[in-house]
Amino acid sequence: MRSIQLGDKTFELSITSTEIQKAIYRMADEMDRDLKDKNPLMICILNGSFMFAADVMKKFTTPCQVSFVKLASYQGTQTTGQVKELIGLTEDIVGRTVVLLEDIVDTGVTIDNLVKQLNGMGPREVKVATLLFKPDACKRDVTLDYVGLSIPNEFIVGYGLDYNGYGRNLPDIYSLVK
Ligand SMILES: O=P(O)(O)OC[C@H]1O[C@H](OP(=O)(O)OP(=O)(O)O)[C@H](O)[C@@H]1O
Ligand SMILES: Nc1nc2[nH]cnc2c(=O)[nH]1
Repeated sequence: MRSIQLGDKTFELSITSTEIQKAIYRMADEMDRDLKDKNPLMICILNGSFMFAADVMKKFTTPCQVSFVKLASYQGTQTTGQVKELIGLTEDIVGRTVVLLEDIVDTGVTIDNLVKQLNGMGPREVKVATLLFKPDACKRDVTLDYVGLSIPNEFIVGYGLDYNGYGRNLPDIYSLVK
């Protein structure tokens, strides 16, 4: 499908599932190399990263624990700029290597706040793995340890990313036609 309609918006194919899986293989290799013997706690940031987390975890061979937290800041296609509290973290992260699994770093506000919240809980280190990164949109000085693909500053859907809740189940990624 070259183009799709979600509600009032049209989106065109931007990144194929083959390209996504290739990037994920590379990220899992890099993470295996760095995290061996670190007993990492992998934290999937819901909702958007459910597909990325599932795919990257299937390729990651290092013994680890996987947990899920929630934190949402977007409505429609514009950021609200408001970052909500982290909910759902039940593990004690003191002294642990924590790896955040994000679908996208856009303005960087979400990940910057999350890293700060987690660093306040006494971990050994907090690393960030994001499938997608918009360098031209990022307003925060965040360290991204593993990046799948750098993309232009366009609103995208698919592979976990939504427009008003729709599009998350698409295996490919589509960008908004203006
Ligand atoms: O870098 P930023 O500009 O802060 O944007 C990135 C955040 O936006 C998306 O989440 P969203 O708030 O849309 O919630 P969702 O994961 O439930 O879709 C995405 O999953 C990131 O967490
Ligand atoms: N669906 C979607 N959510 C986002 N959250 C931050 N950036 C984006 C984006 O481009 N698309």
